[in-house]
Amino acid sequence: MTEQLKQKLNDSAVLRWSVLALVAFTMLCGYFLTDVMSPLKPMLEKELLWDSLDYGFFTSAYGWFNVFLLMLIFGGIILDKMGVRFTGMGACLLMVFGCGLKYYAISTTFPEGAMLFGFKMQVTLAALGYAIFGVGVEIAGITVSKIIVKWFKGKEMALAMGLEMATARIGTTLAMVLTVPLADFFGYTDEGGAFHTNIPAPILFCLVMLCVGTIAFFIYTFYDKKLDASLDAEGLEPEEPFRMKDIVYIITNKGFWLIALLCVLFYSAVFPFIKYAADLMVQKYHVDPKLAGTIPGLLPIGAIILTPLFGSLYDRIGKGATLMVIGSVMLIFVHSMFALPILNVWWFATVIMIVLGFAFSLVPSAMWPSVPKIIPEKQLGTAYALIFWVQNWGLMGVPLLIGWVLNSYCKGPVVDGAQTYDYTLPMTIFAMFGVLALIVALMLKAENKKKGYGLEEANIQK
Ligand SMILES: C[C@H](NC(=O)[C@@H](N)CCCCN)C(=O)O
Repeated sequence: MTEQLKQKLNDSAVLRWSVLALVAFTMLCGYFLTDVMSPLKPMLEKELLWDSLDYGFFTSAYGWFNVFLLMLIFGGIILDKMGVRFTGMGACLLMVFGCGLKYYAISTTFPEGAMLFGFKMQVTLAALGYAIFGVGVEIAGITVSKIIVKWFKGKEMALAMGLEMATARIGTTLAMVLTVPLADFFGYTDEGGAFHTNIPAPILFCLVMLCVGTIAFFIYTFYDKKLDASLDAEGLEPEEPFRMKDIVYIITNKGFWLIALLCVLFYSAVFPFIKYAADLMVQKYHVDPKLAGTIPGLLPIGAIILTPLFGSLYDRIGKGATLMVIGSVMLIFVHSMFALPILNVWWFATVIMIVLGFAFSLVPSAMWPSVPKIIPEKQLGTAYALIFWVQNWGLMGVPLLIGWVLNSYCKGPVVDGAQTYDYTLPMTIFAMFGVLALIVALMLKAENKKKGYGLEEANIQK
């Protein structure tokens, strides 16, 4: 072994933060595509003649293969067995392929009345592409979580996870803020003088970004190889082998289930909400559709600043379970404010969205770094995969539920050729998820006290 390999590679701060930048950038590209369609909902209805149910069906596709074909669980097992390099590259390629299919569907004009599986051909194909992409981005997510534990355990782990999430949220912000301007910029005016937005343009942009993200991950794999070599040189096994019976250990752990439940309930009230937030701004707060993504865009912007801050707080002071309780209380407050028929003005929506940004930072910055305190490292890939799997039921089911509720119970009059909706019922549903999340967060705090997981303790080992 060469002299310089004698020190573990992750002891170098420059190197560990640099590799974090590489994999976080890959996630940024994935999150961009995840939410790129959200600000386009009114345009999809106007230009491509989708309705809220089509949109809900398409959005729910994200979780289809993850949930029903257990792709996430297989992904976690593959991750623990084959390692981060193989799994991460596979996930990136799935994201690129899924995005390509979605682009093809949205940019193609299918014959009128063409149907597939009972839905419009275009909607179904776009949904299939999104479902494949969903497998890729979720497996990339668990891979990156494991990479962070590998490089940062015993160091600034929560801060690193917070920064990774913050970077990924830049992708969500770009989706909210850039999508409509991009679609408008490449739009055209027809012979009748009517202007049409170019809906495929932002998706093509995402496809290019995803290719760059894949290259970033490919570069990371070289550093990962070097880290393994340096762990070897230290006489440490790079990653302990995974056995199938480890799954039993995970699923019989009450703390694990409480985290998984909190995850599905909390995120069901956030990610699916983002899919409808731009439309909510138009329908309830009368924001110009061209600017509708701007206010929801504040949500990830807030999280970009706050998630690393709270992560660093958790690293130094602890109080992880308490942070999750506070975040859940804020979630209930926010969605209740959106549901109540008060102050239907843009500035109020803005203030409430900023409060949601706090909640959206508090819970993730404490929840994800808490998993390694409950589950041993060699089972982490599978544990994160199982948590994501439970979460995907919500990411899949809730957008569909909201789309169906809007279509069935919330339709108002058609104004200027556009369907209007009353969002009181959907927002009440989101608030109820917050109430359930709070109950589970309190149970987790109690379980932590009983079992001594150390969720209230600092992560940095002195
Ligand atoms: C880290 C965490 N990631 C997830 O929850 C993913 N399963 C979902 C990714 C959805 C992307 N809009 C997070 O982003 O907080």
